[in-house]
Amino acid sequence: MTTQTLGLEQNLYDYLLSVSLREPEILTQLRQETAQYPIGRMQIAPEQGQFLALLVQLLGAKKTLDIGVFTGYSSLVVALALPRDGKVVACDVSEEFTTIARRYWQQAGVVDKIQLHIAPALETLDRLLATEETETFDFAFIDADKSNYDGYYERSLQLVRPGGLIAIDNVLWSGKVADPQVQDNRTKRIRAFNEKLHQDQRVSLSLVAIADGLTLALKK
Ligand SMILES: C[S@@+](CC[C@H](N)C(=O)[O-])C[C@H]1O[C@@H](n2cnc3c(N)ncnc32)[C@H](O)[C@@H]1O
Repeated sequence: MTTQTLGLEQNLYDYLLSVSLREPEILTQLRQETAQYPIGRMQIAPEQGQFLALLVQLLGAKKTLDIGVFTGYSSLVVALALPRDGKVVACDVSEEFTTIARRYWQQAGVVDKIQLHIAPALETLDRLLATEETETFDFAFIDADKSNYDGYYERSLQLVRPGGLIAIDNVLWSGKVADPQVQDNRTKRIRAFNEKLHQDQRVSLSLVAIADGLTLALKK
């Protein structure tokens, strides 16, 4: 079973998938392998991956950022949607997870499109900014540790071009953001982040209720 879109009844979710999901076999295999790990739920949902691919096509993107790789689904789905000369700069701290990712990228024939950086993502993004890659990216997907979301967002905003898109995952945080009883630090950080983006006039905004909540911020 896949991570279900928040608040959607199982039968409606199954229907949605049955009439819209066009998941390539390689992504299905990656999803099945990842589901065997206890933390497999960190993976994005397949319809969300397909949505990211559509956004990338819509933007005519060539150069993208993937912040939080895990076993490689988001990097792979985006790489498959990019043109031959497209590039994904992928950031993660885990050799273990990204070894699985690399195996699938290789099998899918897109490993040359994906440049993996094993380091804290803030450091990688700062290096990109220092090497004059400011406003050269078309798309960024933020899905790493929630404590650094604001830092990832601010750096991504500098790295994407005007008209470029930043997609931020897990902004509904399993519904905890809307429950006043929940006051742990991570939930409070996500609430503060959502409130900040609501007011941020540097971007056009939409919070899409897909999977665990996906905010789209289009740089003006
Ligand atoms: C939710 S998972 C990403 C899921 C992935 N987008 C996918 O499609 O399957 C979060 C990832 O962020 C990574 N991560 C955690 N802290 C990080 C940091 N400071 N810098 C870079 N990556 C980090 C974790 O190792 C983990 O693989």
